[in-house]
Amino acid sequence: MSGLVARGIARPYLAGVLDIAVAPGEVVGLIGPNGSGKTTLLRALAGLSVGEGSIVVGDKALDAMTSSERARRIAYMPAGRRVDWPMRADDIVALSGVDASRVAETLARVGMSAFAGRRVDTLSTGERARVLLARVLAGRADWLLLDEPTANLDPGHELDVLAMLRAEATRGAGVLASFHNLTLAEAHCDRCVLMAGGRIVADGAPGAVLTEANLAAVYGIARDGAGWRRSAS
Ligand SMILES: Nc1ncnc2c1ncn2[C@@H]1O[C@H](COP(=O)(O)OP(=O)(O)OP(=O)(O)O)[C@@H](O)[C@H]1O
Repeated sequence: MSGLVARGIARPYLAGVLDIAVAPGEVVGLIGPNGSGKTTLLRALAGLSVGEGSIVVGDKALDAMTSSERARRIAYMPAGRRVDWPMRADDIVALSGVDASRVAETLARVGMSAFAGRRVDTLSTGERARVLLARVLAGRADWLLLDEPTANLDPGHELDVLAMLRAEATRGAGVLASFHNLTLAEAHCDRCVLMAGGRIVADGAPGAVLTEANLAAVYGIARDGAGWRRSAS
């Protein structure tokens, strides 16, 4: 399986055309301020929007795949935690098309076994986030496109999710996930792609992307011994 390679991607709310590639076995952090285009890019890569550019997944163009083939090869997790149907947690995970034993195994993986029979509308936001993550992980897709998979989670569960993403990469999946927690992205991603104003402004090793100059220019922040602070304007 070669990479997920997108070239010349143009969509409303992205500026110019974007190129991005994710290799199997890689965890790539998609970072950038609110409104910088992360969700728009993830949706484009998942085939959820139409526009210019080519997206090749392994050896096949995304637009040449049937919807079931896409779903098998690419798992997409939106940032929203809202679930409109009052379904049980295990039924939500089963929507991924896996059997009951895989549902149970994946709920255990995200620490939600005890909640399998609970209606998702009665779960806390972080609990619901873990069920929605289980739904995405259950199918063992080749590519995981995850919009803020650690949002709403406490620090322990944030680390658990990063470990799960690493495990997915170790089994050969390619992972592209957006994050606002730069400390986590830096520590746990092989590569970071930094967006600003609908463009990719840096793509490389975390240390090469999260530079003082990029942090100041894109986020208006700086790092010191106490953590993050607003940089001088
Ligand atoms: N349907 C729409 N109508 C108008 N503007 C839109 C629409 N969809 C997206 N945008 C704009 O496109 C830009 C990129 O949005 P996007 O959701 O991709 O950002 P993001 O980087 O994921 O942000 P966040 O970190 O806040 O989730 C934003 O300025 C947003 O307001």
